Amino acid sequence: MTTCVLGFAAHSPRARSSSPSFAKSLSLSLTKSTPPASSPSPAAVHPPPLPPPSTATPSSYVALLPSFDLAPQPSRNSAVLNRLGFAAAAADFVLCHLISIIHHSSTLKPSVVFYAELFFPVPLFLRHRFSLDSIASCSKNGRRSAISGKVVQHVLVAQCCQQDSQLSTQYRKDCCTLYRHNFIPYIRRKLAWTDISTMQLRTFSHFNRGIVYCNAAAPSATIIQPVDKGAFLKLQNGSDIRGVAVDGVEAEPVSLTKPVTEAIAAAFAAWLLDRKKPDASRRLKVSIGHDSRISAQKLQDAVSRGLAGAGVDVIQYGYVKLSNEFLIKFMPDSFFLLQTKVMPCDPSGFSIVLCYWNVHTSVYEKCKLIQILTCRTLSSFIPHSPGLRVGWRLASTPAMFNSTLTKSEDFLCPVDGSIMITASHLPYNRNGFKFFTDAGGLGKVDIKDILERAADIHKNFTDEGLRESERKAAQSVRRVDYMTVYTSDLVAAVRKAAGNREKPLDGFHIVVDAGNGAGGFFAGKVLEPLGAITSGSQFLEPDGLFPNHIPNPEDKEAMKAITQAVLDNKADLGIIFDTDVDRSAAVDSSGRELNRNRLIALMSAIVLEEHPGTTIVTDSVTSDGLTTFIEKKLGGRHHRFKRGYKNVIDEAIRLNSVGEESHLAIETSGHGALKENNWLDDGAYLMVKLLNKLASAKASGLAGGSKVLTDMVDGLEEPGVAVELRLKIDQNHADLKGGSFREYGEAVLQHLSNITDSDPKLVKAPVNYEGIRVSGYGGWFLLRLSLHDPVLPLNIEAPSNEDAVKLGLTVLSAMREFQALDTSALDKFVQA
Ligand SMILES: O=P(O)(O)OC[C@H]1O[C@H](O)[C@H](O)[C@@H](O)[C@@H]1O
Repeated sequence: MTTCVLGFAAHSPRARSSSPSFAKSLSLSLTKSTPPASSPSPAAVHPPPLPPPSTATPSSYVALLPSFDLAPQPSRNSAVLNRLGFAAAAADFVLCHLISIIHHSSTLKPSVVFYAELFFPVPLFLRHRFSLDSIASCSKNGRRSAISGKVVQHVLVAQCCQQDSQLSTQYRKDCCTLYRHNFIPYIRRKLAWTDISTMQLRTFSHFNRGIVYCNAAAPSATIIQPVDKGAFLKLQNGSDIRGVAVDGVEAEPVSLTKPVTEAIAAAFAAWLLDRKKPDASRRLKVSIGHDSRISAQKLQDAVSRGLAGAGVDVIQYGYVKLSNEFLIKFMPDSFFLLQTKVMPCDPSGFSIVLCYWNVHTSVYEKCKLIQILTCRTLSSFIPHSPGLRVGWRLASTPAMFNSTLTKSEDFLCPVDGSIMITASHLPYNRNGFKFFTDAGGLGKVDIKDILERAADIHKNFTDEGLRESERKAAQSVRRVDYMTVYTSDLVAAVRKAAGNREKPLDGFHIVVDAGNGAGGFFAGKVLEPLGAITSGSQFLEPDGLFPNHIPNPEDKEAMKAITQAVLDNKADLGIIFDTDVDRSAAVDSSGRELNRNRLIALMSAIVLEEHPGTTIVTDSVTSDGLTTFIEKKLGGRHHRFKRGYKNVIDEAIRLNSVGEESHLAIETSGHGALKENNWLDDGAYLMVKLLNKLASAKASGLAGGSKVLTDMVDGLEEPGVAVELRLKIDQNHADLKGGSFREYGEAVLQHLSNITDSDPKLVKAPVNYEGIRVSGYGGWFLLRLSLHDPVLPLNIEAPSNEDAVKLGLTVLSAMREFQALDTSALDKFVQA
C-alpha cells in the first residue's frame, strides 16, 4: 500500500521565535513511508522531527508548489477555534495539492491511505489518517470535526476521477468540470478560497503580501441551509439578481450560496420551459458566461447543475485555453497525451493546474503540476515568449444576449436562453445574474417570478436531487468559444461601415483599459484585426479583485487612469469598459473625457447624422445643456426618461411601437443600445460606432486622431459644477414608523415638492418621470429614489459653486425633519 506523509511546519526563524503570534510559513513535502501501526490520538502524540524540506521532496515528485505565510484571523476571540480552523485550513491546502496529484494517477486505488501530519510551533498537533473509502464514509456519518468538509470534497473528487481513469485511459474532462473550483486560486501571492470552507479570507484590502488570514468557519459547503422567500426576493436588483458570493467582508454574509444559485438557475429553466413550451423532441439550450470575478467558477458550476437538473442543455462560454506552444514547452515528453490531460481550472483567471504523465514511464512519478498565478505572473515566468499564451475565455453581457440571436450550428446557436454571471462594477465579493432570451433582457416582473420559483425549488431540495443534478451536469455541459463569434461581428461591423476595407483603423493608436474585467478582448480581438496599434493598453488581464481601479466608466479614478494612458502613449483614443462590457466611455487624444453627458452628446450626433430628427432616449440625470445640444444643434428630440438601462431601452422600444422613431437609448452611466443593433445594451458596440467615425474620417482624407469625435461635441454647454450626492435612508430608524424606505423616500420627495412650489426662484420641470427635478439659480437639481438601494441620489448642476450651494440648501431645508435620512454628504457640500 502506498502511503503519503504530508508534513508542514514553521521553518522560518521568525515564525519559530514568535510562536504566540502564530505566524508561520507553510511548505509542503511529500514522502513515501509506511503508515503507523495504529491511528494516533492527537493529544498524545508529539510531532516527530520533520526532515528539512529540501530532502523531504523526493525527486520523483516534480511539483512547483508555492509557499505561503499563513496566520490565523486575529479578530477571532476563540483561540481554540482559531487554531483548529487554521490547522484545518492548512490541511485543506496541503491535501488539495496531494489529491490533485493523486487523482491523475491511475496506479493508486481507492483504498490508498493518506496520512497527514500538521505541526505547529504551539501546543497544537493534528494528525490524520484517511483513505478514500474511509473519508467517504466519514463524510456520510457526519464525523468531520477534525477534517474539513472541503477535504472530504477533495477526496470524493479524487475518488470520482480515479474511478473514471480506471474505466478509460482517455481523461474525461467533463468529470472534473464540476470540481474545478476545488483547486485553490492563487492571486499573486495571495491565497483565496472562493468557496465556503474551513478557510475564510478576511477583507482582501487588509492583505499583506503573502499573508493569509483564516479562521474556523463551519464547513457548510454540503449543508443546505433553509432560505426563506424573503431572502430570495432580496436578491432582486431591478432587472438583475445581485448578492454576496464570497465570504470575508464584515457584515456581508454570503447570500449567493451554491444551493441558492442552483435553485435560481433551475427556476430560470422552469420559467423558460413555460415560455418556450418545447415539444418532446427538442431540449432547450441555455448559454452561461461570466466575467473575471473570483466567484465566477463556483457560480457557473452551480448554475450548470441547476439548469441540467431541470432538463435543459447547458453551454458554458467561460473556460481557460492554453496555446499549443505553451503545452509543448511544459510537456515535451508526453505531448501525445497533452490534449486530453490538460485540465484548466478556475477560469476566473487566477490559477491553472496542468497535469500530464509520461506514457513511457511510470505515470505517477512523472506527474507535474504547474501553478500559474495570473497572466502577468506568467509573462514574468516565461519572458519574451509570445506564443506561450494562456487565454481566459470570459464572456461579456452583450455577447450573452447576442448568443440568443446568432444563427450558427457550429456554435450551438441560437440558444433559447442565456445567463451572464456578473455584478458589474460592484466590489469583488459580490456577484449576480442577468438573464436573456431573444426578446432581450428579462424585466423586473420576470426576475421576481424566477426568485419566487427559486424559493420553492430550494425548499424541496434533497441530497439525492442535488446529486442527480450534479450527475446530469457532468454529462451534459458543453463548451463553446462564443466570444469569437461576437468579436468577429464587431470587426465586421467596422469593416462594413468603412466600405469593406480590411484594416480601416490602420495608423490609429488606441489604448484600452479593461479594469481587469472581461473587456480585454477588445484590444486583441477587435482593434488589432482592424489595424489599430494598441500598445499601452492596460489592465486587460482578468483579475476579480480589481486591483487597479474600479472597472466603471463613471468612476473618477478609472477615467483618470485611462486618460493618463492616452497621454503617456500619445494615443489617438482611449477606450474604457466596465467589468462585463455593457458600459463604456472614451478619452480623446487631448485627454478630454468622453463619458456621461459628453458620450451621450457624441452618440446622439452620430445617430442623428444617420437618422435626422430621431428621438434620443436618456436617463433622468442628463444635463439641460444636453437637451439644448440635441434639440437646437442636432435637430433631434431629447426624451429624458428614468434612470436604469432597461428603462431607457424599453422606453425607446415603446416609442417606436407608438410611431415615434427612436434609434438610441443611452444612460450617463455608459449603458447604451441602438435600434440597428437589436437594442442590445452593449458598451463595445457604442465604441464600434466611434471607430466607424474615425475610420470614415480617415478614408475621406480628414486629419487623423480623434479630432473628428471631439468636434462632434463642440457646442455642448457644460455646467461649472456637477455633483451627485447619495443620501442614505436608515431602514432601521424609528422615524420610518414601520414603513418601507421607499415610502419614507417618497415622503421626502413630496415635502421637497411642496417647498419648491412655494419658492418663486425655483421652477419644477414640467415633464419629469422620476423624482423632483427643479431649475433655478442658472442650474438644476434632481432628487430621486435609487432604483435599488435605500438611497436618495441628489444631482446638482449649476454655473458656479455658489449657485450649486443655493440649490443644495433648498434641498437640505426640505430634509430637516427626516431624521432617518443621512444628509452628511449634503451638509458637507453646502459648507465647503
Ligand atoms: O438608481 P441608482 O442607485 O443610481 O442606480 C442606477 C443604476 O443601477 C444599475 O447600475 C443599472 O445597471 C443602471 O442602469 C442604473 O443607472
